[in-house]
Amino acid sequence: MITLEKVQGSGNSFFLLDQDLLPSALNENELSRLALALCPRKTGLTGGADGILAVTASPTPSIHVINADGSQASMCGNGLRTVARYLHDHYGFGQEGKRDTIDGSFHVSTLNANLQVRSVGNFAPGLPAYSVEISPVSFDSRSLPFTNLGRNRLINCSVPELLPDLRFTALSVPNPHVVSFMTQDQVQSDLLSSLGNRLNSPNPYFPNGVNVNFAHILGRNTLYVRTFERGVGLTNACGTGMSAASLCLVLTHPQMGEANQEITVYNPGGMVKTRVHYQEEEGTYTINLIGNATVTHLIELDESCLYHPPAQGSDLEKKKAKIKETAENTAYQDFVAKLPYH
Ligand SMILES: N[C@@H](CCC[C@H](N)C(=O)O)C(=O)O
Repeated sequence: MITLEKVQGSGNSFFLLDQDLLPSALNENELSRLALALCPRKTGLTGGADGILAVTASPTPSIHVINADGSQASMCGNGLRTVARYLHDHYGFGQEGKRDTIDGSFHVSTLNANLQVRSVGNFAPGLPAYSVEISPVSFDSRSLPFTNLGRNRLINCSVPELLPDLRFTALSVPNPHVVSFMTQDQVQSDLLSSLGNRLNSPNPYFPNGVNVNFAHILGRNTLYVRTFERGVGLTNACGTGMSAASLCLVLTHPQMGEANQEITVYNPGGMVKTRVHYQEEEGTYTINLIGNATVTHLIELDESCLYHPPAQGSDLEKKKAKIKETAENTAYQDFVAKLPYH
């Protein structure tokens, strides 16, 4: 038997699989098949999820992110916080003898980068919180990639090929994002799904798809962000998307957003904090993403179900999986209910 955790960061939910508990780690095809079985909202396990986080602790901590549609992603900000918590709680990372710095941070390797993470106490009563580094950042068209838009960088540009009346910034952090600032009504409109679907189907501009973020500036250092995620669709929140939007705020609306200051980002699933840093010597940006890392379910199942999942993950609920809901989700709902926006 193996325990799979269901976790969420700002309502962005995942199945967290510890590959070190298995006799042999699941390969990419097996992880992809597992995501297709467990993640669908209607037929998945415990109401599905936005993806799978495959974690290994040894020889060094690492994470593989699989989107709900089985595709691989280079990074997941909300997911990385929950992985940091898992490595801290189950393997002692960040604790005495297993920390890189005095503040208890340690590193987790992702597809493209080795990123610093650390526990930052509670976000709200009963809600452990983690801070994770979001980097490297690039505005170069090749890093997303995008093409056929007549430029190598899009920074707060009008791009009629995407939508006529909005301005867009395209950046990788390192997974690909476009960010646009607009009114709250536009953020809540169907435009997000229609553009998200268009740019994540075969299209001449973003051949590998792109995460689409619609943002509204609520006040100084305060944003509301809604995201259509590549490989998933509309999600409650996207950590890299909110980090990308925070950087865009600082760069393109400097009177409303400051570097090195806490930025509050509300989203349909809750709220996170970000901080944008500029490294003058290298001319680079990094972002810190801070928010809840919540365990919602503990799912005990036979490991054979992971190698050979049923077509519908919900079938596991009938007899093969023992599912225990934690009390943490109630604490999270209490926290969200008190937020001024969500
Ligand atoms: N939810 C994530 C991003 C997950 C990956 C994304 N869908 C992609 O394909 O790039 C986050 O919190 O950052």
